[in-house]
Amino acid sequence: MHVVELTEPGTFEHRERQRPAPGPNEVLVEIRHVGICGSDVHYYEHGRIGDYVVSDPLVLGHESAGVVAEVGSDGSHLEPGDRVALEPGVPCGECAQCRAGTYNLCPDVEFMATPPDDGAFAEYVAWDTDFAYRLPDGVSTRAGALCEPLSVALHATRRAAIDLGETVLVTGAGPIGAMVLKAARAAGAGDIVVSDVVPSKLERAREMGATETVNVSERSLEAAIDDFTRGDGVDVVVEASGATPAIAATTTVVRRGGTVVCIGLSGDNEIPIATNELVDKELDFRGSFRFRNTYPDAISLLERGVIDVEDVIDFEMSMADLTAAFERAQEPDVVKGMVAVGSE
Ligand SMILES: NC(=O)c1ccc[n+]([C@@H]2O[C@H](COP(=O)([O-])OP(=O)(O)OC[C@H]3O[C@@H](n4cnc5c(N)ncnc54)[C@H](O)[C@@H]3O)[C@@H](O)[C@H]2O)c1
Ligand SMILES: C[C@@H](O)[C@H](N)C(=O)O
Repeated sequence: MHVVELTEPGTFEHRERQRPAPGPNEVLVEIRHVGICGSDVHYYEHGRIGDYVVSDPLVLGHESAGVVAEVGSDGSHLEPGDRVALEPGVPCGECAQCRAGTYNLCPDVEFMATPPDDGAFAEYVAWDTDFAYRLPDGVSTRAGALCEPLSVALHATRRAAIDLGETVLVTGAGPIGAMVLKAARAAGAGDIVVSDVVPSKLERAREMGATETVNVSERSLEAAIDDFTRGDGVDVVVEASGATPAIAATTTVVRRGGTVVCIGLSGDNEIPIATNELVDKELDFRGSFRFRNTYPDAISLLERGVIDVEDVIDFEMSMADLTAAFERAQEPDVVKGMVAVGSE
């Protein structure tokens, strides 16, 4: 089968590999669509993310969907021909976190496209049947692939426990911020303010349902939120930029008794946070890491048309043009690039 390997930073090589046979509890999936995530681009550019270093050729891509080609010997809830979205992290199932149900925190998770585990820029992937979810007729594999970033947003929205009518600030209008905006809207948020530094992304956020946008390269976030909420602060902040100033501002722009959920990962591991504000305002300040038990809900939201992900996608290119797709994905206006591995 055909795969694309990242062999060194900035270099993809198209190679042939043995088509995998599904293990007893696996399905073999013919991949159709894979979204390009910021972490794929980071590995492509730098060959590492923190301690995760690409030392052997690595297949990138963890936002994937395709068609079941074969079922392993133990059988499956799926049949050949079923279209599926693949949840990219398969946890060990045995550790304390897995037993507690917080399987997104499993220290031994195998996560696609994270060294040493290969991802989905490949014709076929053999994957645990429990982490392959059937897509209904109305949901394409192109949309199904985006169950992954949508899942990041659904998990963060749950961590934020957004209540009906609450005012939410989403910092960052990249793919994760856009998905959070959609998830917060679906969760019944009232006003949703989105901040970014790229005007076209803020325009897109308005088209996707943001009530107000703030270009923080022109105006301070603190002043804008102060004006918008008449000094009260927002009920909930979901930080989805990873930008140090945005993270540092979260405790100031949230109201007393409000909630901050951080998704974004900063290049600075340590950021000054006004800890007295945490206490004095009695804030809930929480992290949100990947997702758990979100795929069925993501698929249901797509099927019922509650959330549309098509408007997040800027372009679709074929896997034959993966280098060009990764170069284009880095343009500042681009929110999401999609790669077609086969045709639906
Ligand atoms: N916690 C998790 O499980 C998880 C999962 C996926 C991504 N992430 C992280 O979430 C963040 C967002 O992911 P993404 O793929 O959307 O990234 P992205 O880089 O595509 O988007 C970030 C956006 O933030 C904007 N931005 C830059 N400075 C800003 C500022 N000061 N205020 C507001 N916006 C600003 C950028 O212009 C960009 O549009 C990244 O840090 C990523 O590493 C975390
Ligand atoms: C969750 C996923 O999208 C993220 N890029 C990660 O590797 O954790």
